[in-house]
Amino acid sequence: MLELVVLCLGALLLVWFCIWQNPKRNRKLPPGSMGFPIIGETMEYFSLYSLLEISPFMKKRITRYGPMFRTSLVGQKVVMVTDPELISGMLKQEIMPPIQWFTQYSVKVSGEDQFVLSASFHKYLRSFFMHQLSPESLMTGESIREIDQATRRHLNWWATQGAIDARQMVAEYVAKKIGYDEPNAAEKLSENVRAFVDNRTSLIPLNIPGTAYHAELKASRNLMKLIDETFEKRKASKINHHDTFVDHLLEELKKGDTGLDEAIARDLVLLFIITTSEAITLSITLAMKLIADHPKVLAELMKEHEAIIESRVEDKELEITWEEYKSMEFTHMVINEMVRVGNLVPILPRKLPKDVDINGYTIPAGWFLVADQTVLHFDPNYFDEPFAFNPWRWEGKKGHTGTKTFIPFGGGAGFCVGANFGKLQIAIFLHHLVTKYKWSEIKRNDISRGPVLSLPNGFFVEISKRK
Ligand code: HEM
Repeated sequence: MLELVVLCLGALLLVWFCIWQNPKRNRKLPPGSMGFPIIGETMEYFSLYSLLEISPFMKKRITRYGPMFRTSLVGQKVVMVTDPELISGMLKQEIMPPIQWFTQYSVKVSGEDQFVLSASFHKYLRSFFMHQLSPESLMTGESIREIDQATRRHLNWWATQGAIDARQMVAEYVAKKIGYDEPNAAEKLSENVRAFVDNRTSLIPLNIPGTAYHAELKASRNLMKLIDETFEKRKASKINHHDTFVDHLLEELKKGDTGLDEAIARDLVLLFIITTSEAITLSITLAMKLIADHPKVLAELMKEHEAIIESRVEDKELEITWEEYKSMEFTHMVINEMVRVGNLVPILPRKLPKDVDINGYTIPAGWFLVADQTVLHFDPNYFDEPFAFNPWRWEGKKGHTGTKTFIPFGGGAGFCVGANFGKLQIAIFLHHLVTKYKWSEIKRNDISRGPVLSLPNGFFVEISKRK
């Protein structure tokens, strides 16, 4: 009898395994393997590898199945896409744009129904962001001055301490931009962003004290509370004109016919805090590492930035102007190269609302299409010696506009709305860093990927003022 039960269970498991491996048999799916039931190929996908390398997971599968293959990751059915034409076509579609991940995230926290972003509302939100962070508004607003001052102050402080905390400096830019002006605003903000980000990859959604998921939810609640306080304070303010992100959202809310409500407006501030803090902290850290490892790049950067200071007629210590920023040709080449090898947002995922036919295959509704930018950026067909950090490859080239093979800021309907703002912050930081300070690593700072960049042992540098 026992043998019969074991046999039946074994047969059931085998059937389950076969169904898992060959889902939706009535449709033609791309080649690939779904791994083990439920866990799929998650473990292999997230295993660490080095900064200047294509993930062994991707390499193996591209060799075996070609540029498009199926797999299963974190409980989701996925089709990975690595071909520039297919990626470009996919990014043009209005399917689950990146902004929606955040609005969904905070809805999950507050326990309400799922909020579904329509294409027209997505366009409206994008245009709001683009307007706030456009070159014109960065040029005429307080942004350049605020970023410049916060950078000087933090670099000065780090030089007396001998160590850096890039996240806190970026938190100061962010606090100023959103209008959060409590005492110790930057510390409070960076502490909660750190807790949110460090625990974000929690694979098991178990909300009990001590788990990563619990810590992530707690940090996001703290951030939401801080955002609520900022909204209330700005609403109660008697001064009519302000120039912060929250003030502009309050102005939009007064229009009443945009579809924006206060809950969504607060989600957008959370989105702004997390994306800016993470993208810029990572960029600055990576730039310091790459430049320190490439003395010729440092020398060229110093030449460019010292020339800017020399060209100032009166006060050499003036804040950077927009014209000076635009003139930083080599710096822009360094930033292009840093985002190419950095692949700071390595994958661009889209959940399919309906079946989609691609290249003779049918990808079912509910599956994810995931574009991998690392594979493009390290392809020798598009970049000579792709694993070399070589800013000069960008000489006379435009960078991310109009190309399907260089997509550090995404593309199409979900193209990064903070790209200009991000590049401005990195350039101002580099200006002050290379002209006034020297820095060196005090121990080996390993940067690894999995596939998101991480510094498993932190980033330790010694920094001091140049004589
Ligand atoms: C070097 C810095 C940055 C990099 C490399 C970067 C990269 C990206 C990428 C690749 C996407 C597309 C994601 C996808 O299609 O799934 C994206 C979207 C986005 N980024 Fe950035 N980003 C950076 C800085 C910023 C900053 C500073 C902000 C601040 C506002 C920001 C806000 C956004 C938003 C809101 C979206 C979603 C756009 C939409 O759904 O339409 N990013 N970013």
